[in-house]
Amino acid sequence: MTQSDFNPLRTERLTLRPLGPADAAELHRLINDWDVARWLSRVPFPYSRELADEWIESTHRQRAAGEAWHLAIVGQEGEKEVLVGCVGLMRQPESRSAELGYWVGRRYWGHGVAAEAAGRLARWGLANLDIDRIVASVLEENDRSAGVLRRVGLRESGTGEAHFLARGGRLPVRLFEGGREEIAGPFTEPEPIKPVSVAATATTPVVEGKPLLLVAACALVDVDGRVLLARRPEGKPMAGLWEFPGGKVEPGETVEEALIRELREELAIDVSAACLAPFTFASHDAGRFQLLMPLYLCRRWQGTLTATEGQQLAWVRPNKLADYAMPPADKPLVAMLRDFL
Ligand SMILES: Nc1nc2c([nH]c(=O)n2[C@H]2C[C@H](O)[C@@H](COP(=O)(O)OP(=O)(O)OP(=O)(O)O)O2)c(=O)[nH]1
Repeated sequence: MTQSDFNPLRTERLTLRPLGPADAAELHRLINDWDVARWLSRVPFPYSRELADEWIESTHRQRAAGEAWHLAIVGQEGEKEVLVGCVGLMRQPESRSAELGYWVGRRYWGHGVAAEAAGRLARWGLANLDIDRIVASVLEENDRSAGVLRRVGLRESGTGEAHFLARGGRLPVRLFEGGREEIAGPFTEPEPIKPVSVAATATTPVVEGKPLLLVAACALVDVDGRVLLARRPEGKPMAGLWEFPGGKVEPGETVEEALIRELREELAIDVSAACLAPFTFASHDAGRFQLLMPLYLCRRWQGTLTATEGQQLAWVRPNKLADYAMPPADKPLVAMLRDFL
């Protein structure tokens, strides 16, 4: 398998990309170091050169099977790209979580590389995999790694025991975990939002001192009675949660105009106002603002439905909607749709 089955993730200073056979020699040099291996549970010491080849090979299989994403952390030294360490996420499907692991070669310690790489992969995982939580564990006395996990947004949740190959036995570990909000950022908009004036009326709607955020949303229903959900992409508040297509009503727009615009922008479909049937609405206290979200039903549109922003889409049977993690405001809507459709 080639490296092209995964689009590299970038941070300010680093690239996270699949490991390739050409990384084996450097990976071996960096990890066959007692100061690195002794903190890692699944790494033997000494670490043979053949093991590096086998490990790299296995990372492709695990990724193809949707089990784990082990990536090279690549940095820049002048013009040259250098392997700095590895970072991985291993899915634990039964608990909708993934275990985060990483190591960094000794010569690259002390520059915040681990937190930068681990934070990026954790946020990617929450936005793209079927998980709601990231878990991790560190050897009891590994304060450096505990600090990395805290910087990523995980909190200490208990203690346990794990087998450490390089030490040849079970040792006490500190357990960490974090959810979408702690790791990917608060559910509310990051910046104070401008109050939305509904068609610029004389009074700016403010609910209990909070600005009102007016969002138009639509349940598109196909001929089989399935509803379209779209996944909020990495970088937006609540990344990884599934929602009804739509978006904020801009000043001067009617709710229908906003929805028609959003559906064209996000899904490349044309909908006429006559095909938008008002269904219900959500009114939700989202912390910094009060969300008011009219939800329309639409069964007719023109054009080939396309995820123009690269977002994941899913056609979902009404009785399966509850299997999708959605923003808190959507919960009552899901129940109503299930009863109605
Ligand atoms: N579209 C949509 N938004 C929802 C749903 N449930 C829910 O809480 N929201 C919230 C999330 C956001 O706070 C807000 C929508 O804002 P957004 O950021 O997606 O809107 P937008 O498309 O205008 O995005 P942008 O241009 O500002 O990036 O409404 C839903 O089912 N669909």
